[in-house]
Amino acid sequence: MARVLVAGVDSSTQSTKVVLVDPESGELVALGRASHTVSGHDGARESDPEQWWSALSTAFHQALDQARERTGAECAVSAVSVAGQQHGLVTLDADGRPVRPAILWNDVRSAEDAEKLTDDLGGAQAWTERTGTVPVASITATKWAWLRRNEPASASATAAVRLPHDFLTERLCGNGVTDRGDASGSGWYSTAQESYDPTILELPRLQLDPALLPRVAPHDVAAGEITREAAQHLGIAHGALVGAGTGDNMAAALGLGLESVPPAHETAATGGGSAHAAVFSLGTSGTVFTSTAQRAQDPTGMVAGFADASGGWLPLGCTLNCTQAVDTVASWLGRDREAVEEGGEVVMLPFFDGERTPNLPLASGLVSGLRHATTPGQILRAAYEGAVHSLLAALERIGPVTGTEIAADLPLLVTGGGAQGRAWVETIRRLSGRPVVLPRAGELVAVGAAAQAASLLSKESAPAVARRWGAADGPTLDPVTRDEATLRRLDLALERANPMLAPRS
Ligand SMILES: Nc1ncnc2c1ncn2[C@@H]1O[C@H](COP(=O)(O)OP(=O)(O)O)[C@@H](O)[C@H]1O
Ligand SMILES: O=C(CO)[C@@H](O)[C@H](O)COP(=O)(O)O
Repeated sequence: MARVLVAGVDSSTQSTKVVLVDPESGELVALGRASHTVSGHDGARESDPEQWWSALSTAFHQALDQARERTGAECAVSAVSVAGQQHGLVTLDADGRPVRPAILWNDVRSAEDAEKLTDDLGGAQAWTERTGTVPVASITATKWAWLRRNEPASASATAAVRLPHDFLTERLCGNGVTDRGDASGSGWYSTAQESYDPTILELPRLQLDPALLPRVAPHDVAAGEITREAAQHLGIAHGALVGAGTGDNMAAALGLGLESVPPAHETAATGGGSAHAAVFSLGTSGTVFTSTAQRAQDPTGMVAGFADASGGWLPLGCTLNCTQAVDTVASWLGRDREAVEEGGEVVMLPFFDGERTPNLPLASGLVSGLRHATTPGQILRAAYEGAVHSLLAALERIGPVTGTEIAADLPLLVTGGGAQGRAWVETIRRLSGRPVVLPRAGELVAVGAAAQAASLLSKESAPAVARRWGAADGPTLDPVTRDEATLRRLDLALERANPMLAPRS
């Protein structure tokens, strides 16, 4: 008899990962992976969505082969959900083919459009009241404004606008469906009203017909069933359920079992309750987030007031420069990424791709504190410190903008490719002074998507499925004394460098 499995997909910036999971035990039976390419320079970052579709097939076949080999049985995939990199602008023609490459979350060419859009609605506060977010250059709406201004022919040829995860979901089941989590990063979804915002869509800079957007489906029902053609593409039988999917950070929250339920004794009078844990995700982007009962509204734009994929809220800070920035510095220095050294007073603001947190889209990197005695290992360590410093600043802000208590001993769950690196983990421990948990399950985004798929079969909530699977379990590293001197140096460097990093020319 065939073994019943569920599939979770993480279509992220650098690669597609597919996990096949036993829906009962949570055993990770197989993992497939296929890389993507990102092209562009001078602020541009683009990928061909067709590449994601073929990577999905490659990774799926790899996982199925592995599952057959490991279990010695045929495997029947009964449900699949797709999580994807957030915010990317996918423009499709009437046949569902990309009009042009997708403009990714870390493409900063729309920085000027972002500023103008902010003003169009009366400022940052007006945006956060409606959407929970300030339209910084990562937000999809700014990319659509950029496209209309720079490539009007592409904009006119567009018959459907999608995010990366819902582009793939539609290829799987034929239905144009998204979810509130990923929609909340588009800039045109009102988290206050839980629907697309007509006032925003009608802004002269956007003029986007809502008929071009996917339907926002409830998170706990299927988007459809896999079509014959898609089933063939993946190598599975047709008829499997397809979940609504979500953004990659929302899926990681599902995989970690985070849910926005305020403890019974906490009421509106005490605000949004207390966070139980915060997540540090270390990939192309660095993200920090937690689950809260209150929607975040941060007019500084440092914390995005996203919705999550289980009915609550996911306040999130995101940097553009994380693992790749550190790897770049390591390769410049000709060192292994773990070869960091103590000592010295080097400060690095590794804003090589511009930056989103702080919002300096046109900035470049900056190093100070160099001496004759400075060693390459100290410079490398400064790259890690600069990347972690921005995420910690965002974490500090989550409390005030959500009315949620972020306790001094709040544990940090560290995930993403960087979580495998000792230097990353030790830098987070030293600069945060908090306990750090290293969930044993790798690929938490894909696992979260698999939990969403499994929840369609068992009718539990997806976080409840993931908790039953124990996906967040792993060793806890005790807190160490916070390295206040380094934090002060970084604060000061950022404050002094700001006027140099912010201007346009
Ligand atoms: N053993 C390791 N130690 C430190 N970093 C690692 C290790 N393995 C992978 N990485 C980092 O993980 C990153 C990829 O992480 P991932 O979460 O898959 O990224 P994304 O989701 O953006 O595609 C790479 O940029 C690489 O620097
Ligand atoms: O823009 C954000 C979050 O707002 C990024 O976190 C993207 O969702 C890309 O994620 P990775 O590919 O780096 O995992």
